[in-house]
Amino acid sequence: MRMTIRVAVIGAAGRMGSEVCRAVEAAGDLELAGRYDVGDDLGDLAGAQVAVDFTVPDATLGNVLHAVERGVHAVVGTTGWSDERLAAVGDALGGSPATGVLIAPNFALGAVLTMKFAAEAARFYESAEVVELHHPDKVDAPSGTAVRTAQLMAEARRAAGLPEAPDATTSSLPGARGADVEGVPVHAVRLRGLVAHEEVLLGSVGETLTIRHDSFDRVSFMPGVLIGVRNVVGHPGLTVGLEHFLDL
Ligand SMILES: NC(=O)C1=CN([C@@H]2O[C@H](COP(=O)(O)OP(=O)(O)OC[C@H]3O[C@@H](n4cnc5c(N)ncnc54)[C@H](O)[C@@H]3O)[C@@H](O)[C@H]2O)C=CC1
Ligand SMILES: O=C(O)C1=N[C@H](C(=O)O)C[C@H](O)C1
Repeated sequence: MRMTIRVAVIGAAGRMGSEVCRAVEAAGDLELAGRYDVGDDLGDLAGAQVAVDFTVPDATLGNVLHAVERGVHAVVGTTGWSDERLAAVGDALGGSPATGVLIAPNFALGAVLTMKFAAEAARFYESAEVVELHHPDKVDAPSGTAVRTAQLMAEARRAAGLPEAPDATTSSLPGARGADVEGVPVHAVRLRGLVAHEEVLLGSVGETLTIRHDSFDRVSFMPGVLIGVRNVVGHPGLTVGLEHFLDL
């Protein structure tokens, strides 16, 4: 029989945090130990074994370090992670080697698969671009998922020795060709009515391939978050990306 895992949620009043609280409460093998939001003292995180963080890029590193210093595992969905910030988590884990931290730009299983398929396909096409589409209350652009997708595609293109994608543009309005993520243009749409969507566009002479994922509801992220919570306790150290807990 599986032991009950005690979970604290940071950012609990937010769109994702409140959904995570409901998912944890509904899971028979998990117990919601504490809910924290802006201004709350995290203290001992209510004695939780795992802290789940869905807050804001400026707060998430501090929250993760707070957890790691107390030996509390962390599952993090907040975006905005740089190599320097990831290194700071790695350093902290050096002082707490039994603790695990999972940081994932997207917990929707279809989004994880989209990243994998995009990386797989990227080397076969001359042109590659990413379009992400989100609700207008999102504070960061482009999305963490789109940045990660573009990085994986760029890595695959480099490894295959592909040249820069063709683009004859010599005159444009600022932003018209999107953000340049390692040579892959990433375009961000903000539209009321949307939740979280991504399109990967690949093209060669005479054909295109489109890979699209849609999260129509934030419940779509919950199976992945719960997989993270259940697995992070057995995976000490830093794991970036849910794919590592999915045998992908
Ligand atoms: N990895 C994934 O699958 C997903 C990641 N996200 C990311 O999660 C983050 C949160 O997204 P939403 O829930 O939509 O935002 P939100 O704005 O609805 O919620 C954020 C919550 O964090 C709280 N907060 C801010 N600073 C805090 C602090 N220092 N301590 C504790 N709480 C604090 C806010 O008061 C708010 O309640 C964003 O970075 C978003 O991109 C969102 C959806 C899925
Ligand atoms: O803010 C959101 O909503 C989302 N954020 C994540 C991201 O930036 O990639 C994941 C998903 O796209 C939803």
